[in-house]
Amino acid sequence: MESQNNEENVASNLLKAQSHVWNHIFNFINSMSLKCVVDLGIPDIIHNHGKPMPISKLISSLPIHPSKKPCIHRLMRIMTHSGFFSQQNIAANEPEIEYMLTDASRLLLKDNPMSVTPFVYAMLDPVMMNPWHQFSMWLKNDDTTSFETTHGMLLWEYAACDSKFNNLFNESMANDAQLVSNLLVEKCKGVFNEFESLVDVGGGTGTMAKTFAKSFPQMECIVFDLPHVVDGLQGSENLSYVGGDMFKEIPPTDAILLKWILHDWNDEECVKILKNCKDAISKKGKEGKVVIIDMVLDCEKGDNNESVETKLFFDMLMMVTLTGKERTKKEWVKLISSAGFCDYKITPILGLRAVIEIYTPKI
Ligand SMILES: C[S@@+](CC[C@H](N)C(=O)[O-])C[C@H]1O[C@@H](n2cnc3c(N)ncnc32)[C@H](O)[C@@H]1O
Ligand SMILES: O=c1cc(-c2ccc(O)cc2)oc2c(O)c(O)ccc12
Repeated sequence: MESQNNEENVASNLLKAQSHVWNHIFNFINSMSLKCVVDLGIPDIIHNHGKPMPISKLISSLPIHPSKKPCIHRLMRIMTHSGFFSQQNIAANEPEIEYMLTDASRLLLKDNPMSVTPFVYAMLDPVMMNPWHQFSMWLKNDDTTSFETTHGMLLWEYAACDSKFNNLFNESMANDAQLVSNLLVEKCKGVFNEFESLVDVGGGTGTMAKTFAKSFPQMECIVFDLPHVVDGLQGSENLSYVGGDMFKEIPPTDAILLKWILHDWNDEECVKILKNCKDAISKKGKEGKVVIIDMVLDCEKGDNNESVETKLFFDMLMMVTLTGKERTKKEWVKLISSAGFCDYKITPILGLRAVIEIYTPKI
């Protein structure tokens, strides 16, 4: 009897393991189904309907071949399972289902200024996907990144040569910056209140800086990024764009913002950037501050399985596309002190990301 129970346990564990492996093999189906839903504009169609949308109505609104109509029910079923839609029966005795948006699919609406749709296209484009096929090859050669193994150049060089990719990437970043800048000004006004000037280093097309310029009219805000990102962009009264290279020199300022910059780079590169930040602040002759917005791997005691997985996904993304990584609190502290900053404060208030304030030594 005992040995039969043991055998059943072994078989059951084996089948569980098989299902676990299948789910990993098929993870790409989640991404590709998401892309299909976005390609077809399904979130916008349901949103524009203004109330729960019957599947028959959804199907008739889609630009699909009549023979493919039954497929939409199956596409919506998996996307509902993965949390992008919710469903209800039209009436108790009616089998027809109607669909509603969830918080996740509202982030896919094209007109939402915080839309993640550009990221869906950027991440699932062969430009970003192909380096994953070269991942193990890269581990065996001495190229800097798998992106370089695939494309023969670094991500930022590629963006400088391919304006379609550059625009998609910058638009994706701008939408994220929209979400973060509103939250940051709302939750941490005090972080920036006292400063007369701020440089957003690697600030992209200026979404964060625009919010800061509006919220802190006394502050001169500079967006500092590579020339191909900022060329031709128009500033305003207290906002300007400067093209340059943060590894060479950063414009003089009281405060510096580094949002989603340091996780792009390895420790040595980060120390160089942080030292250049310190030099830029010291030119003003006052005490200053660098505000980093990035993930901290072990920041939240309450991190659930999904948020840990998201942080690990970003860590892998940084390894495959760039030279960077996500860092633990201990790694952040080491980086900050290696660059000669005297004190720091970590506030985990932006979902998976934290605000890390670091202070220049007293002059
Ligand atoms: C991941 S994006 C972050 C953009 C923006 N901070 C945000 O979070 O929305 C990194 C930015 O760093 C910029 N960048 C890369 N290398 C740079 C360099 N050497 N000097 C200045 N900016 C650079 C890129 O062009 C890009 O805009
Ligand atoms: O290549 C990326 C992609 C992202 C990214 C993808 C999807 C999202 O919903 C959000 C962000 O973020 C990146 C990033 O922060 C970075 O510093 C470099 C590259 C990428």
